[in-house]
Amino acid sequence: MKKCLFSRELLLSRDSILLVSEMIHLLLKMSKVVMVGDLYVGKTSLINRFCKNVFDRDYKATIGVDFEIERFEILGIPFNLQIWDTAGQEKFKCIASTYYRGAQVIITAFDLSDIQTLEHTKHWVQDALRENDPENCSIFLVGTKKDTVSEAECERTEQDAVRFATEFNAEYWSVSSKTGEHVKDFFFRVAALAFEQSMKKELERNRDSPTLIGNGNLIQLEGISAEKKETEGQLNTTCC
Ligand SMILES: Nc1nc2c(ncn2[C@@H]2O[C@H](COP(=O)(O)OP(=O)(O)OP(=O)(O)O)[C@@H](O)[C@H]2O)c(=O)[nH]1
Ligand SMILES: [Mg+2]
Repeated sequence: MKKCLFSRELLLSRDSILLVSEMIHLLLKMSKVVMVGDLYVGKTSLINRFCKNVFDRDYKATIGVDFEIERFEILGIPFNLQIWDTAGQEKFKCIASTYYRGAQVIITAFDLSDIQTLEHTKHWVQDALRENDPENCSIFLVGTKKDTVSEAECERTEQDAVRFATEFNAEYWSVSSKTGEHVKDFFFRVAALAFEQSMKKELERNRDSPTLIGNGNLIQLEGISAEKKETEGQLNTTCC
């Protein structure tokens, strides 16, 4: 009978877990997304709204890290996002930061009704980039709890947010996990960008090894680029 062993039973080191995780990502066409930001800004709520379509008014602090895997189909190709939810509380930061490595996407969240949390995003991005190659990471800045601010307040804060986003080369979004506003569109955009990035990487890897042509991978990829030209930037992203 097949037996599944988990890291706890194997007593694997953190480095081995991360290495195995990176290998799984390559095999399953999976990108790692890490969500960072101050405590209480709504990171867990955003992930739960997208992955489970639920919203909880009660605050339950994330302890360390947690993750969800979300499956997508982009241009007919299965693609997965492994979304890591990290704790914003200072006392858990040390544990959470050990899971930053290997991220293709960094999402830094702030509360639209609390300008200080926007100012802290810079440090969160710096910390996350320290563990990754900035060249290979897409960054998103997300203003949360859009339902709690007036349109005028939102616009004012967004002017600062866009300035921050430009500074660390991020794409800016505002969302509400309570109402669901922009949540799906935001994660579909994350998936589309991560997909594009991973396809580019795969093409680069295969370019230098022509013997790989015919293993299925490259043939599939050539199909994608042809289709992509037709859709002209409109990635047909569907979530399963
Ligand atoms: N009104 C409103 N409340 C929200 C929204 N998103 C989150 N909240 C509330 O804000 C509080 C904090 O949300 P969490 O998602 O737990 O925050 P977090 O960033 O994961 O916090 P840590 O795990 O401690 O880092 C909870 O009480 C949520 O219900 C939103 O879009 N609108
Ligand atoms: Mg949380």
